[in-house]
Amino acid sequence: MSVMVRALLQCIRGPKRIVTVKTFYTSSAFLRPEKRITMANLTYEETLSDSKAAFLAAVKAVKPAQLVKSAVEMKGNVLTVKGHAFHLKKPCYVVGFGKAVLEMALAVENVLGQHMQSGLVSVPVGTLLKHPIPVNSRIEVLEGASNNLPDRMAEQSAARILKVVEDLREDDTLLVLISGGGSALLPHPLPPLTLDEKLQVVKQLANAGADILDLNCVRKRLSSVKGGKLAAAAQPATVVSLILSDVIGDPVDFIASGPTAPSTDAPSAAWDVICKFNLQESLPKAAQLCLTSGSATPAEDMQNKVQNILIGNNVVAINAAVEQMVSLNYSVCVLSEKIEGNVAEVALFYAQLACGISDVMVNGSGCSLEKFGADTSQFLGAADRIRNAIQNSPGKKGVCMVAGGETTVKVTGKGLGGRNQELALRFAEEMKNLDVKFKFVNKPVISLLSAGTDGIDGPTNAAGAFGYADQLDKNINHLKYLLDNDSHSFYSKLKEGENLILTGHTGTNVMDIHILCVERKE
Ligand SMILES: Nc1ncnc2c1ncn2[C@@H]1O[C@H](COP(=O)(O)OP(=O)(O)OP(=O)(O)O)[C@@H](O)[C@H]1O
Ligand SMILES: O=C(O)[C@H](O)CO
Repeated sequence: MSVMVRALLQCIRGPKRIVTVKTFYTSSAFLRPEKRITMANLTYEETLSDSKAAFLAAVKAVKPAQLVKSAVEMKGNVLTVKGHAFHLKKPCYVVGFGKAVLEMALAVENVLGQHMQSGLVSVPVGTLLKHPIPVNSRIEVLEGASNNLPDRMAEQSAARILKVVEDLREDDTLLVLISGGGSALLPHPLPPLTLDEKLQVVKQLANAGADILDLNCVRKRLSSVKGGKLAAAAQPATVVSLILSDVIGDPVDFIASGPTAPSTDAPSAAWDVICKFNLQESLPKAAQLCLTSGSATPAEDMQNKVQNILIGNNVVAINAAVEQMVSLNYSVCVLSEKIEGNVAEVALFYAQLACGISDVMVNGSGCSLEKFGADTSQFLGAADRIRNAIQNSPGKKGVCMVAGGETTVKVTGKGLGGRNQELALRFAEEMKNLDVKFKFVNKPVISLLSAGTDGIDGPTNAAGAFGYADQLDKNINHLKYLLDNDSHSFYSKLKEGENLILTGHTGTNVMDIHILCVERKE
């Protein structure tokens, strides 16, 4: 939409408010900087559309093809990955597992050309439908792990990948493509543990609210390929892993449970996790035995033969979302790329913070951002960044905060949902409570979009949802849905699913993006 048309549209919409054009459409030859126009109030439709555009920009920025292209180079027989050079004696083998590795593999094949011997990747069911591979590709695609849980198909894929890896010799190079979802797509339980028993452990932990570090600490111990054991199986070959991170802080030994990064966990760490969630008695016996004996780390020292190289993470996605919201005329700042913790607490924090921001915007910088209870000190420098954004907000649609990370949900209900949809719904509920408590006059539009960059939130077909207090409709008892962890059913029913974020599998995965918008009331 042109700047002119947009300005005109804003003039027609009501109710109106006056803002100076100065920081607005300075590029328009028709509007003098000092001229004043009337501007319509922000609507939920508009923040939804803006936030969605920012989320899509975030996903686009972490599309694997782009990341691989800028990280990998082939010159003569020298393969360079982010400045690390490898002299290939023979064409290399490529294996991969995770939600993003098909696109990664195709991009690698493009760069390597005849320097690639073969490729074998394990990807989620449905990937090929969305991303058919060229007929002349040497990449073989194996699908499995419906609903992000290890299954027989993924187990067979893991066995095939392990076979390729075990057959390698000293002069071979193995490229391992790793991305989020890799744990479920490379299940190879340590005998005598069976896949079903392993699945029980994973489900019990996830439903108890274990975060990914806890979960993968246990997974490493239950597997014969995770925790560096895949790299050990590849010895004496050279192993180069290209990693797209979906874990806070990018710890390579936890991403997809670190198949090429030897575990640094203490011997008792996995069992300690089980005890923390009080699951000692409910675990299958074989899992108990496995977790209380042996070690997480392969004995072999592989330091000189294995390189784990990060090629992308959620910071790249967050920055793209910020850029998009700036272009849509918000005053934007990054809150944190490390949002974690219980979904209910994060929802409350966002609602309290939004109210604090609105209060400072209306009543001046002397007010406390933390008036409603939000503790911003947990994110280094966040209070200053937010105050800056507020200061720069005159003439903008509002203040927007972009964050990334992953919350955890303790699933006790039987409903259908995911952490992002639940966060949006809980945020709406918390905003409603704060509304009632503090009785805002001239209530601003406040909204939160929360969505997973992989496009799939929990076992649902949505990436996430868009939450705000006014969406809570008297005709739908949202508390009942929350109690049953049924956020997906709630949002599907509400306005025919209008507030769901639907992308399908995106082919990438760098955790979740949160976009919090607070309208500026002049
Ligand atoms: N009904 C539900 N409501 C809310 N959250 C749920 C529900 N069912 C499952 N979850 C949460 O969804 C999480 C799994 O989601 P998902 O499959 O999107 O994982 P992920 O972390 O994105 O995957 P990966 O680890 O592969 O990147 C589980 O940790 C679980 O807590
Ligand atoms: O696969 C996994 O383990 C998670 O996505 C974290 O990387």
